[in-house]
Amino acid sequence: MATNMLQHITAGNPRALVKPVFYTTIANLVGLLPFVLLVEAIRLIFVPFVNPGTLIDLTRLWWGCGAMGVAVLLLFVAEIPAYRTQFRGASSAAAEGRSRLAEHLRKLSLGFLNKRDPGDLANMMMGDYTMVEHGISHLVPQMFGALIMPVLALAGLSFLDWRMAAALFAAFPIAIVLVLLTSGIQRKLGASHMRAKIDAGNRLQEFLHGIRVIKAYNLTGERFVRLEQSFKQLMRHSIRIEGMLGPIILSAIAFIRAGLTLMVVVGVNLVLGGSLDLLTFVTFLIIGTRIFDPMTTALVSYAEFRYHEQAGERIVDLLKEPIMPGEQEPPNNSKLELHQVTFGYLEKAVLKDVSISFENDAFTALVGPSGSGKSTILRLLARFYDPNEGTVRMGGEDISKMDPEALLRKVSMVFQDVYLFQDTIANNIRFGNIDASQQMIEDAAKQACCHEFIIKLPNGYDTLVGEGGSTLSGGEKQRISIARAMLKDAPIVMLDEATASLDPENEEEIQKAINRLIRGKTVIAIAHRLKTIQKANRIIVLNEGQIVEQGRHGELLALGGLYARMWSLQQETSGWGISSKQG
Ligand SMILES: Nc1ncnc2c1ncn2[C@@H]1O[C@H](COP(=O)(O)OP(=O)(O)OP(=O)(O)O)[C@@H](O)[C@H]1O
Repeated sequence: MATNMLQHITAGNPRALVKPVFYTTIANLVGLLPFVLLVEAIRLIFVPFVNPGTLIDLTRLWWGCGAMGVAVLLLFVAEIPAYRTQFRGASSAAAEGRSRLAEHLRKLSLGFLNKRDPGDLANMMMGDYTMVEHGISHLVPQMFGALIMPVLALAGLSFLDWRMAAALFAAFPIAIVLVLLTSGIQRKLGASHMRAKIDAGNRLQEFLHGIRVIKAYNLTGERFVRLEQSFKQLMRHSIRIEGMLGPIILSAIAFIRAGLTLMVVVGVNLVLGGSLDLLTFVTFLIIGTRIFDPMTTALVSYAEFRYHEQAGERIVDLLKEPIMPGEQEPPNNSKLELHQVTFGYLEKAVLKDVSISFENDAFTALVGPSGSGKSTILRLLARFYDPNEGTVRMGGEDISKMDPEALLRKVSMVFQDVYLFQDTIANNIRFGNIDASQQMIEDAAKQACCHEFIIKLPNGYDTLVGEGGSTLSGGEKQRISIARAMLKDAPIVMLDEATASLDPENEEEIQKAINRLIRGKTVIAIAHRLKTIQKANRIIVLNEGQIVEQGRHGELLALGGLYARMWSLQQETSGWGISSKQG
């Protein structure tokens, strides 16, 4: 159980505790020296009062004072590595842990990630790791350190007088049992507090992401109320957790104090009865009052520890989530196939027993009504998901046995919804090939028809792009993503409605860029506007997750089926426009 607790509080990296705990323990042991010397000094001063006629041993007292000075210096020296390892160790463990978690998230299937709230994951990455950091830097070393003094004091004092030692520590086990017994309540409260925190984080993220829609539709009141409610809920949980834990900790502290009182009562009785000398009684009084603080610290740290442990446990659980399996390198032949594939994101099947083979170096287009499963096919081919039934194959081999990252190296994707990172334009293009030189980046940009607009920007290729590419137009972002794909130069290109929703000028530029990108590649393209795929080698028509027609443009028109209907509908609507003339 203790191993589990240490695993959790460190988010699966208990080795991060070794140095902080070791050096803090050393510092705490050195910290006992001035205290021991103080006890000795007081005993020396009290000798004439206990044994009338004897003098204070001044030489010993002066030596003691000198030793105390040295001990204070030693303590300072011992605290330096303790301090350094606590903070450095915790910060680097959190930084490494965050990277490890990010790497793990990247390797998880999209199916798993879709089920998790992005706010929950963001909170885990930042908030939970901050708690883990605090656990490593403060809570665990503090708890260990704080326990040293009472444990050593118990051993030393029992040697001096076991009756007094028993009285002093009698209530300590009760305090510990109280804290341990209530740890179940602490866990429950901690979990609901955590949920409220995640919910507030999600609401805040939703509010910030949707701020344009909120302004445009004047939803300020309604959305703000949701946000406000989640903050209030969090406040209620915070008050509840403090309200419940406070009395428990205070009661535990009261028990420790009671031990001190009991010791005084027992001591007075023993002194009056003549079975305890005054010097020993004074020693107990000094030590008794000094160990009260560390014992309290250890208890408070433990209660806090239990709360922070839950944050680490959430991370450990997520790290246990299995990543997409597969280690095989993809074959040289990159011909893709869906073989009797059935797939659904949830229970309902989105693709039903679909078989398609995508010929090498051919242009295959996927068309069909909205929701017919076109994008799902691309996601399965890129192995964002594995099918429920059937296989997806590359070069005749099952891709579920292949390393997902190696597989993706063979694929360039251009989506309609382009995401650019908050970085320079050059670096955004460089994602296609991180080793690319500036010249290669510019060549790719020229090919993708975006060099001209980039050099007109204030800092050219070094211009920073806002998060998600918010400082660029849709067409500009699209061309940058094509330059990225160009630089990657993968044998398979997947296009998802790359030219939809663009103005004619942008569309022409992008079409030009795409034509260069797909030259000599295996292309799989989704298109809503059928005129862009008239020259495709094969057009697959999907409806409700099944292939209903396939062939070349002319063949499909001749069939007079779904494709022909979609075509004539688009021919009719292509002349539509918004007119300002009234009936
Ligand atoms: N992540 C998801 N979770 C659950 N259902 C999903 C998810 N993505 C898509 N779907 C559902 O799967 C079905 C097929 O979606 P898909 O995106 O493949 O269709 P599409 O043909 O590409 O549609 P469109 O042309 O509108 O983009 C739809 O009913 C959609 O609601």
